[in-house]
Amino acid sequence: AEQATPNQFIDVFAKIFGEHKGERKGHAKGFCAVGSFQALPEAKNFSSVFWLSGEKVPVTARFSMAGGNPNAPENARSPRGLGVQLKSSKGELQHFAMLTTPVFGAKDPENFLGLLQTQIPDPATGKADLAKTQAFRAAHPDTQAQAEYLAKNSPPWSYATTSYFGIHTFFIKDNSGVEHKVRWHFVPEDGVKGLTQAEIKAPPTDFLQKRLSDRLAKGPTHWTMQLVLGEAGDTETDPSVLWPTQRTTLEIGRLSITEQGGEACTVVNFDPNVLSAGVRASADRVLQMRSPAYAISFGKRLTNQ
Ligand code: HEM
Repeated sequence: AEQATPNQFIDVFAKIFGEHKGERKGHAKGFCAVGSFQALPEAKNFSSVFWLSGEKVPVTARFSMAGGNPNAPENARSPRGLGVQLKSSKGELQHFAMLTTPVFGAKDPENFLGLLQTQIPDPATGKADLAKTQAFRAAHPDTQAQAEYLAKNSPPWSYATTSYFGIHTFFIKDNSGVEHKVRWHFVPEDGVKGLTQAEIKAPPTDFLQKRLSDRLAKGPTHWTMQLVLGEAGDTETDPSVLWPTQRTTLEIGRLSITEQGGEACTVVNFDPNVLSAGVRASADRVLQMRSPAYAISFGKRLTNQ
């Protein structure tokens, strides 16, 4: 089959969600936040990448709802996103652009595109045909794990009460020059709390920004960054497959969010391939597709298209 192109994603988002000039074509609904990241003292014994040194690094972040709908219902069983940009005093950058699901919706760009194409509304009815999506999932088992996770786990009660997963595999160079195959995720110190069944079924309201601002009025909110160490045979390229749960996991640092709102993230393109020295992307083709797709979306947003 033909390889998917970044423009096909921009087109399919417009067909599913409509044209929204000047908005992100994915994760259209969201807001900025700022804070800091600080590695735990032991982290510098592991690696000398700048954000593991133990220095407090300023963070620009954005919390978001997946999808290109700027008015997405906040009780939807869909992923939430967190984009994080770490910037050292010397200007070195590291991005994390994560979801609240531990796996992605497809193993490769072609299956993700195919899945999205089943969600284009029929011009006659204005509605997507759920049977098409179900048939696609049945024929492409890699598109089932994320859907199952979303069906089993309630959407977050607050952006502060959910984990965020990097999903893709990266490589981090340790102090002896050896690369480690890793996946990272951020676990909330406030604990994981989902919406109740009643909240999921109720008419949608906008509560996510308010709940975070109420929480931050009491002080910063924190996540522990965990690095999962992959072993031989753990997939490096398939973001729809979880690694076995018994993998060695290092607590490596702490993300703090201190303020929400404002415009600090407006100028940021949370391209997940912005990686600091000592960190390398895997050959995951979904990860690789994200840079060109985000660049097109970023350019359109900046030019009000
Ligand atoms: C081929 C697969 C994917 C495509 C085509 C895609 C597409 C997009 C696009 C077009 C945007 C808007 C970018 C911008 O205007 O700044 C976006 C945002 C985002 N995506 Fe993806 N995405 C993909 C996979 C993923 C995956 C695997 C993750 C998480 C692991 C993810 C997490 C996010 C987040 C957190 C944002 C919001 C960034 C922000 O707040 O500015 N995406 N995506």
